[in-house]
Amino acid sequence: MDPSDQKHFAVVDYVIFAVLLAASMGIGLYHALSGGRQRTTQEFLMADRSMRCLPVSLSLIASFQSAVAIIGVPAEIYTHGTQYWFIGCAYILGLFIPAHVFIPVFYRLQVSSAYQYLELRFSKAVRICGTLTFICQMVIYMGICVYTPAFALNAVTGFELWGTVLATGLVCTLYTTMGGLKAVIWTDVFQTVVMFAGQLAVIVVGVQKTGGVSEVWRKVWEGNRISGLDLNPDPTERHTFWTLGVGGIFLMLSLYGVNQAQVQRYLSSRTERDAVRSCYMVFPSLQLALALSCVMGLVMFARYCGEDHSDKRGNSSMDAMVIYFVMDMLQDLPGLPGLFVACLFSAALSTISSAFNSLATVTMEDLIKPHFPAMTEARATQLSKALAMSYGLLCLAMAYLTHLMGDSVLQVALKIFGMVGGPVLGLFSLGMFFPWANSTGAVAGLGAGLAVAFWVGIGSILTRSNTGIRPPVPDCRAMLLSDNTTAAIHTALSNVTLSRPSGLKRFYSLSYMWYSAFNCFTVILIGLIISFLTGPMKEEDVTPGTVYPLLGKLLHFLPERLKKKLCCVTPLGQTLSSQPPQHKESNGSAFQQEDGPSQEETESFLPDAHTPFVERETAV
Ligand SMILES: O=C(O)CCCC[C@@H]1SC[C@@H]2NC(=O)N[C@@H]21
Ligand code: NA
Repeated sequence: MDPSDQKHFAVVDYVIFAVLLAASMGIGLYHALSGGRQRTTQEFLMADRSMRCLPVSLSLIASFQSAVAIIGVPAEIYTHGTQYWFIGCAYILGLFIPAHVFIPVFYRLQVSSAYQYLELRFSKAVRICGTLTFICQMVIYMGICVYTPAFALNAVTGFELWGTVLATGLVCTLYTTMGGLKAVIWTDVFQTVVMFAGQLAVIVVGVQKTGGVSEVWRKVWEGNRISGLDLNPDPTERHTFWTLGVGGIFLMLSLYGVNQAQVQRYLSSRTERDAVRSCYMVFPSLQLALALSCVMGLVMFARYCGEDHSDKRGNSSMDAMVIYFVMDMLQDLPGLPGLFVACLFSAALSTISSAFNSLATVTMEDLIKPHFPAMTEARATQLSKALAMSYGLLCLAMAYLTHLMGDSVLQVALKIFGMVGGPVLGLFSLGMFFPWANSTGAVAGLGAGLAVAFWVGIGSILTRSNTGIRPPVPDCRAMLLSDNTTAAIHTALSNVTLSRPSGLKRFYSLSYMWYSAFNCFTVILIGLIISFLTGPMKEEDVTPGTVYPLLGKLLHFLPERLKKKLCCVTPLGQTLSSQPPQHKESNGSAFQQEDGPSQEETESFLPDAHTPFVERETAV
């Protein structure tokens, strides 16, 4: 990067970035000094279960929409076209299933950590395995989220790299530690608005500077960046409708169905109905977030027509190219570069704070409290804060590790979710949909799933076999050549038949968008086999409320007798007593639930629920 090309910030830009950090700190301080002043874990980790739909839904988005998406998606669209946009199709089932399957199960068990479910359904050992897997996933993911914005900015603007990482990490650790889940949710709301505003600003200015909408559309269309519906069934094809629209469903389920960061938000809702509604409200906002980042990639393509700007962005990846584009657009509009930097760090902060808080929650609830039942609330809250702080420092260390990972941050993040989130989704699915599964099967299944996941994931990195062959990127000059020359170029390129990988190499070239589904099924398959080999569980052995009658619903046409034999008809009941179902040896912290769903609501989505729902006295 020659110095003349480096983009610089005006004072007002730094001021806007500072205002973002200060505002986030302010919200954290407010929640540290108001309400119950974060004196109990019920408030610090669960926001007193008092949250309403809107803040919860915006916080759900913010948790897994970080700078990785803000930078990585435009880079993806610029390089490979709009195929990635089809992941939006996965949001339909990817949110409907969590709303009607996972939320009811978690909410009625009144757990505060998703992994408490694993102890109620299986055993303490399974709960600990699930918790440790989640911790690994979120620590690595946090590293990527802290590193991405700082690295990209540094590559283009000389913005001080490690100073930014430190500032972001510390501010985030402070307001998360002081204000608990309430602060995290309300800063997420503020940061999500900043995130959308920043992206919108870049799009509006970018379109205007590239000659208006029609001009942008013409260049994008001629640059064949508008991908059609690619129905190629080949699972090694990196991005097709199937890998994104179907494989993406399992990715969404691993995040919005069973990931502690999201489950904690569902459980912080006032009622189950609020939790379900907040899940529904995620859909339009997530589609908007996806559209904004895809359109940003298209505008960037129209601006540079795919020309290779490696001279401008140095040897850094295409991700840094996005920052170059933004600075190129906003350079002469003081304040807007600062707004975009604020947008980038809002995306990062809202994800990291969710990760900190959920990590502190599971460490407390799943790893510490069960061994120290006599611990006082004050002590437990202090320890939770210390944990949030230590995870913050660990995250800075992970940021450095990201320095050594692959090129596209979006791809790295999606791979991590597939490799680690997929097996965890399989573990919960094994428990919820297969009553016969037992603890041995669950542990064996998770182990096998993780082993296969890392085998494929690391194999693909070592053999670089699924980075996706970059399509020919026609630059503007090619478009200006006479038609036959351009046609000749395309014919020559399309004739290049890529060597079809075979055997193990083909296994390694499985699209990373299939990792979540593939690993989920591996866990379920191995889990069931081991369960049947070691003596399957019977319906009556299973803790009530931990199995969802999926098979009963899918096989509803079967006669009742046969369904009973298949032991898959007991409906997901409302816990009749105000206490959650107590597992034999578990000492899950039981919280008083103010008011569960009313009778007609519950039956609305569980038509075959036979359990009489006791009309719950709304706690005064
Ligand atoms: O942005 C990130 O930090 C991670 C990349 C996106 C993660 C997945 S992709 C499908 C869903 N939509 C989002 O906005 N995030 C998740
Ligand atoms: Na975020």
